[in-house]
Amino acid sequence: MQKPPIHRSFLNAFRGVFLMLKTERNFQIEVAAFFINLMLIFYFKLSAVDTVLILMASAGVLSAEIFNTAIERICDIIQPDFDKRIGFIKDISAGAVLLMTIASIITGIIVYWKYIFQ
Ligand SMILES: Nc1ncnc2c1ncn2[C@@H]1O[C@H](COP(=O)(O)OP(=O)(O)OP(=O)(O)O)[C@@H](O)[C@H]1O
Repeated sequence: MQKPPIHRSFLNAFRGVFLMLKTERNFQIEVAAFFINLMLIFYFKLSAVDTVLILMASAGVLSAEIFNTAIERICDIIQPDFDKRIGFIKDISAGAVLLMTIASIITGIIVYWKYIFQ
């Protein structure tokens, strides 16, 4: 199969992010949190290292959510009925998002603490 041109691959990837925004409530909330973080980065004039930490933490949550949704959708296609094995796969996939979210909240507390209280 012929590979699509590079700009087409980028467009497909952006469409993927747009589809997530359109269909996934958790992703919408996480994108809102990402924009709040962008505003806080400018408001508190975060250092370059702190900015990268916050951006990486936010991007980590968004990426984990996209992979989680992809896994859920594949599960729903291959097994629409109740299946304990599907429940296990979906639970551990959601667990990855949870861990990344907890890590990013801790990162946010540690980073913003310096700017708010010092
Ligand atoms: N086919 C299934 N068989 C067994 N358990 C399932 C099945 N589908 C869903 N579950 C259980 O329900 C939970 C939620 O699954 P669902 O596909 O509804 O995800 P969701 O509510 O969209 O989750 P998220 O908030 O992470 O997007 C799963 O983590 C799993 O425990």
